[in-house]
Parts: sequence; C-alpha cells; structure tokens
Amino acid sequence: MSRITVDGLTKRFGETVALDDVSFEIPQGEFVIVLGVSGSGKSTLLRCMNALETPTEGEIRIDETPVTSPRDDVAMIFQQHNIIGQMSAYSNALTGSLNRNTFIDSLFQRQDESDKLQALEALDTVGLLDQAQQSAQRMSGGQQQRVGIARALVQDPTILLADEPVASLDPGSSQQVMGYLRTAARDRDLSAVISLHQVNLARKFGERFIGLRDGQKVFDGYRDEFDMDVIDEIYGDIDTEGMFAPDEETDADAGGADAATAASGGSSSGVTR
Ligand SMILES: Nc1ncnc2c1ncn2[C@@H]1O[C@H](COP(=O)(O)OP(=O)(O)OP(=O)(O)O)[C@@H](O)[C@H]1O
Repeated sequence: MSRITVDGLTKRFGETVALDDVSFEIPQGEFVIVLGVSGSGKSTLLRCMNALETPTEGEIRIDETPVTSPRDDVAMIFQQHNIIGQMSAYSNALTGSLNRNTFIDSLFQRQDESDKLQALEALDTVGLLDQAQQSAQRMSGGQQQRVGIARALVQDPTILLADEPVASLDPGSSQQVMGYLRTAARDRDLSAVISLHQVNLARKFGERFIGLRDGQKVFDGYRDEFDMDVIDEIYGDIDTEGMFAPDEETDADAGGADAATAASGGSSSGVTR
C-alpha cells in the first residue's frame, strides 16, 4: 500500500512561486489527473513528487516517509518518452529493471528470467507483445510512449507519475496511450498522477481531478463534481467552450485500453509465469 501525502507544498524559483501551499492525499490505487494552464505548476508538482525538485516549504510523504530522493517504487513517464531508438521495444522495456541490475548486466541482457518475463508482461499490458523485437525508432510516437509505459511498469512501482504523456501525440494515439495507462494502473492497483492539457481526455479517463492555477490548488474532486464551473475556475479567462464533451462521450469505466487494444490491433496473447 502506498498513500501519497502532499503537505503544504510550496516551491519557489527565485521570485516565481510555482507551487503555493498545495496539500492533498492520494490513497493507493487512485487515478488522478492534474490540470491547469501552462505555468500553473503541474510539472513542478510531479517533479517534487519524484524528488527531481526540492520543496521550498512543506513536504511529500509516501506512507509517512518523506520523499527526499528518487524512489524505485515511483516510476515517471515523460512527454519525450526517452526511448532508445536503436534498441528493440523489449530491450527498452527491460531497462526498467536497471534499479535491480548492474549496468554491465543490463548491457549484456544478463537480467534475471523474472525481469525478462516482466518486460514481456509489460509489453503485453500496453498491447505491444507482438512487436517486442521491433526497433523502437520504427515505431510511431504513440507506440514509443507505450514502450515508455512498459519500461515504467518493469520498474515494478506502486506509483506512476506521468508529465503530459500525450502532449506530442495525435488525438487517436492520445486516447490509446491514456487507455493503456488507465488499464495498467487498474490491473496492477497502482496510484497514478498524470498531468494533462486536454480537458476532454481528462474527463474520459480520470477518476479524480486536481486543478492548479497560479501554483494554488483551486479544485480537488471526483467526476461528479468536475463540471463547467470547475473548468472556468481552473482556466480563468481562457475560452473554455468546447473543452467539455457531453457525458455520453466519456467512458472512463469502460476499459479504455480494451478499446485501445482493439483499435490498435494490439496483442491479445498473454504472458504466463
Ligand atoms: N527550473 C526552473 N527555474 C525557474 N522557473 C521555473 C523552473 N521550473 C518551473 N519554473 C516556473 O515555475 C512555474 C510553473 O512551471 P511548471 O513547469 O511547473 O508549469 P506547468 O503547469 O507544468 O506548465 P506547462 O503546462 O507549460 O508544462 C512557471 O512560471 C515556470 O516558468
């Protein structure tokens, strides 16, 4: 079990207050989307949660232990997915086990069988098992991001952080990636905190929503409270018309990755231990 506590978190960069006394708790297994305009503090929040930034005031705790350095049980997925193009999807996924192996072991793929199996399982989770040997550079941006998710899963985390994981993807690929993220988190009972710019995508896949504005938390609630007034509160003067899809277009509980798998023609074969 991993409960995340963000307690009075303030982060300043010189005169800039990126985060201003932000507090919330996330119980194990919640799928949380962080929203806000550019510069509202989303990345800084995620980076503090993974100790890539040090809070100016306040702290982040995981199960009451303050986060002071990057932890193996917290995996981060980045916008630019940091995939090694010359390596296969499988080899990229396997690098998620680096925390359990020496660099030399990894270089010669001398990881444990269990790590190798985990890499295949993770590729199966993101619908890419049948493309395990495909060179990553020959994959689409969406597929590369799914390899990035697989690599994060091989790290064997209890918490997944993703900073705008679909920012550079087209709408269809964005939905697929979000679907796989949601299913991976649900199937493995991971807590997930994901920053997004697309409100409709957030509504489609999110369970809980945290809104930041000028570094302050202006909303924290679940689907039934996440309405147009909240969107206005988070986005202020920006024209928010069109950000809000009708309810029937959202299907967060319908198993986004199942749909995504079908749409992508992804693998249906399972990996068994
Ligand atoms: N390393 C840094 N040095 C100085 N200022 C920074 C640094 N990182 C972030 N900031 C500032 O902190 C504020 C919040 O930035 P942050 O990147 O967290 O926002 P964001 O909501 O993630 O934006 P975007 O959606 O564009 O990624 C901004 O004013 C930004 O310029």
